[in-house]
Amino acid sequence: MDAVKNKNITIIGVPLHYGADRKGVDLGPDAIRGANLHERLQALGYSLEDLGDLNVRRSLQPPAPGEKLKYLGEIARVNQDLCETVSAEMGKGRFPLVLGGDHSIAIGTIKGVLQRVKRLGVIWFDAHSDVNTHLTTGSGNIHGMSLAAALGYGHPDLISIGGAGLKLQPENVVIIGARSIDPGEREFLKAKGIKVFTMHDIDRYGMKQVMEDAMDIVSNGTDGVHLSLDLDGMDPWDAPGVGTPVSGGMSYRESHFAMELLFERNLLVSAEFVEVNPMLDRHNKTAVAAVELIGSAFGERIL
Ligand SMILES: NC(=[NH2+])NCCC[C@H](N)C(=O)O
Ligand SMILES: [Mn+2]
Ligand SMILES: [Mn+2]
Repeated sequence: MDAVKNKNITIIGVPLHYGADRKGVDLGPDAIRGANLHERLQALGYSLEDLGDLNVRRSLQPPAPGEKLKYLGEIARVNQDLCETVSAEMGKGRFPLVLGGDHSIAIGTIKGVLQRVKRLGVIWFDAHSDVNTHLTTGSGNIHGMSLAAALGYGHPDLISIGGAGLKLQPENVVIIGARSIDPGEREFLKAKGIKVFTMHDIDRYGMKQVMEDAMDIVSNGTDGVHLSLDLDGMDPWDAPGVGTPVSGGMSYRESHFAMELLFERNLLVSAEFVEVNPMLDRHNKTAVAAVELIGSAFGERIL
Protein backbone atom coordinates (compact mmCIF):
# COMPACT_ATOMS: atom_id res chain seq x y z
CA MET A 1 0.00 0.00 0.00
CA ASP A 2 1.57 3.29 -0.93
CA ALA A 3 0.68 6.90 -1.07
CA VAL A 4 0.77 7.90 -4.51
CA LYS A 5 -0.49 4.74 -6.03
CA ASN A 6 -3.19 4.65 -3.36
CA LYS A 7 -5.83 6.87 -4.92
CA ASN A 8 -8.22 6.63 -1.97
CA ILE A 9 -7.72 9.26 0.70
CA THR A 10 -9.63 9.64 3.94
CA ILE A 11 -9.48 13.09 5.48
CA ILE A 12 -9.76 13.24 9.28
CA GLY A 13 -9.95 16.57 11.12
CA VAL A 14 -8.78 16.85 14.72
CA PRO A 15 -9.77 20.25 16.15
CA LEU A 16 -7.55 19.99 19.22
CA HIS A 17 -5.76 22.90 20.87
CA TYR A 18 -5.13 21.49 24.34
CA GLY A 19 -1.68 20.21 23.41
CA ALA A 20 -0.61 23.74 22.55
CA ASP A 21 -2.64 25.33 25.38
CA ARG A 22 -3.48 28.14 22.99
CA LYS A 23 -6.76 28.84 21.25
CA GLY A 24 -7.13 28.99 17.48
CA VAL A 25 -5.25 25.90 16.37
CA ASP A 26 -8.51 23.97 16.90
CA LEU A 27 -9.82 25.92 13.89
CA GLY A 28 -7.03 24.53 11.71
CA PRO A 29 -8.94 21.66 10.04
CA ASP A 30 -11.62 23.95 8.64
CA ALA A 31 -9.13 26.61 7.56
CA ILE A 32 -7.26 23.93 5.60
CA ARG A 33 -10.47 22.61 4.06
CA GLY A 34 -11.46 26.20 3.27
CA ALA A 35 -8.29 26.64 1.21
CA ASN A 36 -9.73 24.24 -1.40
CA LEU A 37 -8.17 21.04 -0.17
CA HIS A 38 -10.84 18.79 -1.68
CA GLU A 39 -10.78 20.44 -5.09
CA ARG A 40 -6.99 20.29 -5.31
CA LEU A 41 -6.83 16.58 -4.49
CA GLN A 42 -9.75 15.68 -6.72
CA ALA A 43 -8.10 17.51 -9.62
CA LEU A 44 -5.16 15.14 -9.16
CA GLY A 45 -7.47 12.16 -9.57
CA TYR A 46 -7.85 11.12 -5.94
CA SER A 47 -11.07 9.73 -4.60
CA LEU A 48 -11.81 11.38 -1.25
CA GLU A 49 -13.81 10.68 1.81
CA ASP A 50 -13.93 13.35 4.52
CA LEU A 51 -14.98 12.00 7.91
CA GLY A 52 -15.30 15.54 9.30
CA ASP A 53 -13.81 16.32 12.68
CA LEU A 54 -13.33 14.04 15.66
CA ASN A 55 -15.05 15.13 18.83
CA VAL A 56 -12.89 16.87 21.43
CA ARG A 57 -14.29 16.91 24.94
CA ARG A 58 -14.15 20.33 26.53
CA SER A 59 -12.23 20.89 29.71
CA LEU A 60 -13.96 23.16 32.20
CA GLN A 61 -10.94 23.47 34.44
CA PRO A 62 -7.73 25.32 33.66
CA PRO A 63 -4.58 23.30 34.38
CA ALA A 64 -2.99 23.71 37.81
CA PRO A 65 -0.04 26.14 37.89
CA GLY A 66 3.15 24.31 36.98
CA GLU A 67 1.26 21.30 35.56
CA LYS A 68 3.63 19.22 33.41
CA LEU A 69 0.96 17.37 31.42
CA LYS A 70 -1.69 19.97 30.67
CA TYR A 71 -5.06 18.51 29.61
CA LEU A 72 -3.69 14.96 29.63
CA GLY A 73 -7.16 13.40 29.90
CA GLU A 74 -8.70 15.25 26.94
CA ILE A 75 -5.60 14.74 24.81
CA ALA A 76 -5.28 11.02 25.54
CA ARG A 77 -8.96 10.48 24.80
CA VAL A 78 -9.00 12.14 21.38
CA ASN A 79 -5.72 10.47 20.44
CA GLN A 80 -7.21 7.07 21.26
CA ASP A 81 -10.15 7.91 19.02
CA LEU A 82 -7.79 9.12 16.27
CA CYS A 83 -5.68 5.98 16.54
CA GLU A 84 -8.73 3.76 16.04
CA THR A 85 -10.01 5.86 13.14
CA VAL A 86 -6.66 5.89 11.32
CA SER A 87 -6.20 2.16 11.80
CA ALA A 88 -9.73 1.41 10.56
CA GLU A 89 -9.26 3.51 7.42
CA MET A 90 -5.93 1.89 6.63
CA GLY A 91 -7.58 -1.48 7.17
CA LYS A 92 -9.88 -0.57 4.28
CA GLY A 93 -6.83 0.15 2.13
CA ARG A 94 -7.20 3.91 2.38
CA PHE A 95 -4.59 6.64 2.92
CA PRO A 96 -5.28 8.66 6.10
CA LEU A 97 -4.70 12.41 5.73
CA VAL A 98 -5.03 13.97 9.18
CA LEU A 99 -5.59 17.71 9.65
CA GLY A 100 -4.67 19.36 12.97
CA GLY A 101 -5.05 20.68 15.45
CA ASP A 102 -1.91 20.85 17.52
CA HIS A 103 0.99 18.43 17.10
CA SER A 104 -0.01 16.22 20.05
CA ILE A 105 -2.29 14.43 17.56
CA ALA A 106 0.76 12.78 16.04
CA ILE A 107 0.55 10.28 18.91
CA GLY A 108 -2.84 8.99 17.79
CA THR A 109 -2.03 9.13 14.08
CA ILE A 110 1.27 7.28 14.39
CA LYS A 111 -0.13 4.65 16.77
CA GLY A 112 -2.98 3.98 14.35
CA VAL A 113 -0.58 3.63 11.42
CA LEU A 114 1.68 1.37 13.51
CA GLN A 115 -1.22 -1.04 13.95
CA ARG A 116 -1.11 -1.57 10.18
CA VAL A 117 2.56 -0.97 9.34
CA LYS A 118 4.75 -2.49 12.05
CA ARG A 119 8.05 -1.24 10.70
CA LEU A 120 7.21 2.40 10.07
CA GLY A 121 9.50 5.25 9.03
CA VAL A 122 8.63 8.82 10.04
CA ILE A 123 9.64 12.17 8.56
CA TRP A 124 9.07 14.83 11.19
CA PHE A 125 9.10 18.24 9.49
CA ASP A 126 9.28 20.83 12.30
CA ALA A 127 11.14 23.77 13.84
CA HIS A 128 11.06 21.72 17.05
CA SER A 129 11.87 18.12 17.87
CA ASP A 130 8.89 17.42 20.19
CA VAL A 131 10.81 14.89 22.24
CA ASN A 132 10.14 16.31 25.68
CA THR A 133 8.44 14.22 28.35
CA HIS A 134 6.70 15.38 31.53
CA LEU A 135 10.11 15.05 33.17
CA THR A 136 11.91 17.48 30.84
CA THR A 137 9.22 19.89 29.58
CA GLY A 138 9.34 23.53 30.55
CA SER A 139 5.92 24.42 29.18
CA GLY A 140 3.85 21.37 30.15
CA ASN A 141 2.41 21.48 26.62
CA ILE A 142 1.91 17.97 25.28
CA HIS A 143 2.46 19.04 21.64
CA GLY A 144 6.14 19.25 22.62
CA MET A 145 6.09 15.58 23.71
CA SER A 146 4.41 13.75 20.85
CA LEU A 147 7.44 12.30 19.07
CA ALA A 148 8.84 11.03 22.37
CA ALA A 149 5.49 9.37 23.11
CA ALA A 150 5.39 7.71 19.68
CA LEU A 151 8.87 6.35 20.44
CA GLY A 152 7.60 4.91 23.72
CA TYR A 153 8.79 7.57 26.18
CA GLY A 154 6.59 9.65 28.45
CA HIS A 155 3.45 9.33 30.53
CA PRO A 156 1.77 5.88 30.54
CA ASP A 157 -1.55 7.38 29.38
CA LEU A 158 0.19 8.62 26.22
CA ILE A 159 2.51 5.75 25.42
CA SER A 160 -0.16 3.07 25.98
CA ILE A 161 -2.44 4.49 23.26
CA GLY A 162 -3.16 1.85 20.62
CA GLY A 163 -1.77 -0.95 22.77
CA ALA A 164 1.27 -1.45 24.96
CA GLY A 165 4.54 -1.96 23.14
CA LEU A 166 3.38 -0.26 19.93
CA LYS A 167 6.15 2.21 19.08
CA LEU A 168 8.51 3.67 16.53
CA GLN A 169 12.17 2.68 16.40
CA PRO A 170 14.53 5.67 16.69
CA GLU A 171 16.60 4.58 13.69
CA ASN A 172 13.49 4.90 11.50
CA VAL A 173 12.82 8.55 12.39
CA VAL A 174 14.29 11.73 10.92
CA ILE A 175 13.58 15.32 11.91
CA ILE A 176 13.90 18.02 9.25
CA GLY A 177 14.09 21.78 9.78
CA ALA A 178 14.87 21.84 13.50
CA ARG A 179 16.11 25.09 15.00
CA SER A 180 14.62 25.13 18.50
CA ILE A 181 15.61 22.21 20.68
CA ASP A 182 15.37 22.24 24.51
CA PRO A 183 18.32 21.00 26.64
CA GLY A 184 16.51 17.81 27.69
CA GLU A 185 15.55 17.14 24.09
CA ARG A 186 19.14 17.47 22.90
CA GLU A 187 20.16 14.76 25.36
CA PHE A 188 17.27 12.53 24.31
CA LEU A 189 18.07 12.86 20.60
CA LYS A 190 21.73 12.04 21.24
CA ALA A 191 21.00 9.12 23.53
CA LYS A 192 18.53 7.53 21.09
CA GLY A 193 20.63 8.34 18.02
CA ILE A 194 17.82 10.11 16.17
CA LYS A 195 18.94 11.76 12.94
CA VAL A 196 18.17 15.48 12.89
CA PHE A 197 18.63 17.60 9.77
CA THR A 198 18.82 21.09 11.26
CA MET A 199 18.44 24.34 9.33
CA HIS A 200 22.23 24.40 9.30
CA ASP A 201 22.26 21.13 7.35
CA ILE A 202 19.71 22.48 4.88
CA ASP A 203 21.86 25.62 4.40
CA ARG A 204 24.99 23.55 3.98
CA TYR A 205 23.85 20.63 1.83
CA GLY A 206 20.66 21.94 0.26
CA MET A 207 17.19 20.50 0.45
CA LYS A 208 17.79 17.97 -2.33
CA GLN A 209 20.65 16.23 -0.49
CA VAL A 210 18.89 16.45 2.87
CA MET A 211 15.72 14.87 1.51
CA GLU A 212 17.60 12.13 -0.29
CA ASP A 213 19.51 11.23 2.86
CA ALA A 214 16.34 11.47 4.96
CA MET A 215 14.35 9.25 2.62
CA ASP A 216 17.17 6.69 2.51
CA ILE A 217 17.09 6.49 6.31
CA VAL A 218 13.32 6.22 6.78
CA SER A 219 12.86 3.71 3.96
CA ASN A 220 15.70 1.43 5.07
CA GLY A 221 14.12 -1.72 6.56
CA THR A 222 10.63 -0.23 6.82
CA ASP A 223 7.34 -1.01 5.07
CA GLY A 224 6.07 2.54 4.72
CA VAL A 225 6.66 6.13 5.78
CA HIS A 226 4.49 8.62 7.66
CA LEU A 227 4.88 12.37 7.14
CA SER A 228 4.22 14.48 10.23
CA LEU A 229 4.40 18.08 9.06
CA ASP A 230 4.27 20.92 11.56
CA LEU A 231 3.68 24.18 9.66
CA ASP A 232 6.09 25.97 12.00
CA GLY A 233 8.87 24.12 10.17
CA MET A 234 8.37 26.69 7.44
CA ASP A 235 9.71 30.18 7.91
CA PRO A 236 7.18 32.38 9.76
CA TRP A 237 7.26 34.73 6.78
CA ASP A 238 5.53 32.06 4.70
CA ALA A 239 3.56 30.45 7.53
CA PRO A 240 2.77 33.13 10.14
CA GLY A 241 -0.29 31.37 11.54
CA VAL A 242 1.41 29.09 14.07
CA GLY A 243 1.51 29.20 17.87
CA THR A 244 5.25 28.70 18.34
CA PRO A 245 6.98 30.46 15.41
CA VAL A 246 10.78 30.32 15.12
CA SER A 247 12.68 32.54 12.66
CA GLY A 248 15.01 31.12 10.07
CA GLY A 249 12.86 28.28 8.78
CA MET A 250 12.42 26.47 5.51
CA SER A 251 11.38 28.72 2.67
CA TYR A 252 8.26 28.30 0.63
CA ARG A 253 10.29 26.82 -2.23
CA GLU A 254 12.39 24.53 -0.04
CA SER A 255 9.28 23.12 1.60
CA HIS A 256 7.57 22.56 -1.72
CA PHE A 257 10.62 20.94 -3.19
CA ALA A 258 10.81 18.57 -0.20
CA MET A 259 7.21 17.52 -0.84
CA GLU A 260 7.85 17.02 -4.56
CA LEU A 261 10.83 14.80 -3.81
CA LEU A 262 8.70 12.80 -1.39
CA PHE A 263 6.09 12.22 -4.06
CA GLU A 264 8.74 11.05 -6.53
CA ARG A 265 10.00 8.38 -4.12
CA ASN A 266 6.45 7.21 -3.42
CA LEU A 267 7.09 6.22 0.20
CA LEU A 268 4.15 7.65 2.11
CA VAL A 269 1.39 5.55 3.62
CA SER A 270 -0.08 8.35 5.77
CA ALA A 271 0.38 12.05 6.48
CA GLU A 272 -0.67 14.78 8.88
CA PHE A 273 -0.48 18.56 8.64
CA VAL A 274 -0.63 20.31 11.99
CA GLU A 275 -0.38 23.56 13.98
CA VAL A 276 -2.25 25.81 11.52
CA ASN A 277 -3.72 28.56 13.72
CA PRO A 278 -6.12 30.80 11.74
CA MET A 279 -6.42 33.24 14.68
CA LEU A 280 -2.74 34.08 14.31
CA ASP A 281 -2.67 33.89 10.51
CA ARG A 282 -2.70 36.61 7.86
CA HIS A 283 -5.15 36.13 4.98
CA ASN A 284 -5.29 32.39 5.65
CA LYS A 285 -1.71 32.23 4.34
CA THR A 286 -0.69 29.28 6.51
CA ALA A 287 -3.72 27.17 5.64
CA VAL A 288 -3.09 27.92 1.95
CA ALA A 289 0.56 26.91 2.41
CA ALA A 290 -0.59 23.66 4.02
CA VAL A 291 -2.83 22.87 1.06
CA GLU A 292 -0.06 23.70 -1.40
CA LEU A 293 2.35 21.40 0.42
CA ILE A 294 -0.30 18.68 0.45
CA GLY A 295 -0.78 19.23 -3.28
CA SER A 296 2.93 18.82 -3.96
CA ALA A 297 3.18 15.73 -1.73
CA PHE A 298 0.36 14.16 -3.75
CA GLY A 299 1.78 14.96 -7.15
CA GLU A 300 0.91 18.50 -8.23
CA ARG A 301 3.35 19.90 -10.74
CA ILE A 302 3.77 23.25 -12.43
CA LEU A 303 3.99 21.66 -15.85
N1 LIG B 1 4.52 21.09 18.13
C1 LIG B 1 5.06 22.20 18.58
N2 LIG B 1 4.78 23.35 18.04
N3 LIG B 1 5.88 22.11 19.63
C2 LIG B 1 6.52 23.21 20.26
C3 LIG B 1 7.27 22.78 21.48
C4 LIG B 1 7.98 23.90 22.14
C5 LIG B 1 8.82 23.51 23.34
N4 LIG B 1 9.91 22.66 22.99
C6 LIG B 1 7.94 22.85 24.40
O1 LIG B 1 8.16 21.74 24.80
O2 LIG B 1 7.02 23.45 24.85
MN1 LIG C 1 6.91 22.95 15.89
MN1 LIG D 1 5.77 20.06 16.31
